[in-house]
Amino acid sequence: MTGFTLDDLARIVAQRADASTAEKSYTRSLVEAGPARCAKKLGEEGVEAALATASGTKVELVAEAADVLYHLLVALRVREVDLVEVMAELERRTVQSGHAEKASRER
Ligand SMILES: N=c1c2ncn([C@@H]3O[C@H](COP(=O)(O)OP(=O)(O)OP(=O)(O)O)[C@@H](O)[C@H]3O)c2ncn1[C@@H]1O[C@H](COP(=O)(O)O)[C@@H](O)[C@H]1O
Repeated sequence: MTGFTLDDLARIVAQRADASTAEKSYTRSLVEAGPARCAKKLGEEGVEAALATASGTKVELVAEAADVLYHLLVALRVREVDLVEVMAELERRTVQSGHAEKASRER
């Protein structure tokens, strides 16, 4: 079990998005290219993950899912949306459906 979390990756994305121009950073190049470029990458990776879900191997799906999560975090960053806002929305839905207490009891 890895201790690496989406929060960890979001922090790295935020740091790299602000990297100096002298540093080579793929994240920075995407953010500099703007929301449309980030959206295109996110869309492409989403389609690739969907294809891997339908007919790829588990190894391919793991790689495509990682690409989707990374590019989603870059998209959130370029539109200045914090991951915590997304998690709060997910938590709100969980509470609404009555699953929150059950999940915390099972933890
Ligand atoms: N998860 C990733 C990640 N996934 C893919 N890539 C880079 O994405 C680039 C393009 O890969 P693609 O397969 O999308 O190829 P492509 O479609 O031809 O590329 P495009 O020109 O269309 O973007 C490669 O250079 C990869 O290195 C990534 N680059 C960075 N990260 C994460 O971001 C962190 C910071 O990276 P830097 O910003 O480069 O410091 C890293 O530590 C990783 O955690």
